[in-house]
Amino acid sequence: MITMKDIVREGHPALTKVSEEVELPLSTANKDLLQEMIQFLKNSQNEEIAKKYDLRAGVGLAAPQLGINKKLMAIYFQDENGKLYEYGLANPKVVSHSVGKAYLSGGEGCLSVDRHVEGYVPRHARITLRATDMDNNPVSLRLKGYPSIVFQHEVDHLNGIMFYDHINKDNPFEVPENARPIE
Ligand SMILES: Cc1nc(NNC(=O)[C@H](CC2CCCC2)CN(O)CO)c(F)c(N2CCN3CCOC[C@@H]3C2)n1
Ligand code: NI
Repeated sequence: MITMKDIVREGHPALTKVSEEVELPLSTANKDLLQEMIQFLKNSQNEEIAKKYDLRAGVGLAAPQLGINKKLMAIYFQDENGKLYEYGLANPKVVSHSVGKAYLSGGEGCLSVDRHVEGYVPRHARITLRATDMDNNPVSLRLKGYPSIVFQHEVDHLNGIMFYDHINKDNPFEVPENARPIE
């Protein structure tokens, strides 16, 4: 099972590399890896298991955070309406996005960053993301609000981008032009 010792921390070269696309159809190894990544997220959100294995809670995880520079990412959370987002995705790509921006009002963190970095992380408010799922089916997701932010954080990891790269150095809490806060 994946635990925190498997997650590389800032300074590790895997986090700032552009990862490679994976061959399709997904190999058994890559399918198993996506499954393990989803299981880590489920474990991290289970109070007992998280306590037992000292897991930090996560709603998304990208393969580079395991030192694996492949375009693989896992998502697991429920949105405010209780809709479940459970995905293991290969070669995700933001194919279109809104002009408008959005940001989490509480800022962002990262399982690969062992420090608090304050400030708003401006992202596209709405995106259309294309990828291949664990069953080798093409997926096209239109995302907004909290889900849109989570997916963008993970896709960034596959391109070697950390959340703090988006924070305004001079004024971390500057609200970007036509951006909306997401609670
Ligand atoms: C927002 C949030 N970020 C948590 N952690 N950070 C992460 O997931 C990092 C990725 C997120 C950081 C900002 C956007 C994406 C991991 N990253 O580094 C991967 O690249 C949470 F854990 C969390 N939630 C809310 C839902 N809750 C359900 C019940 O269980 C606890 C869980 C806590 N919300
Ligand atoms: Ni992260």
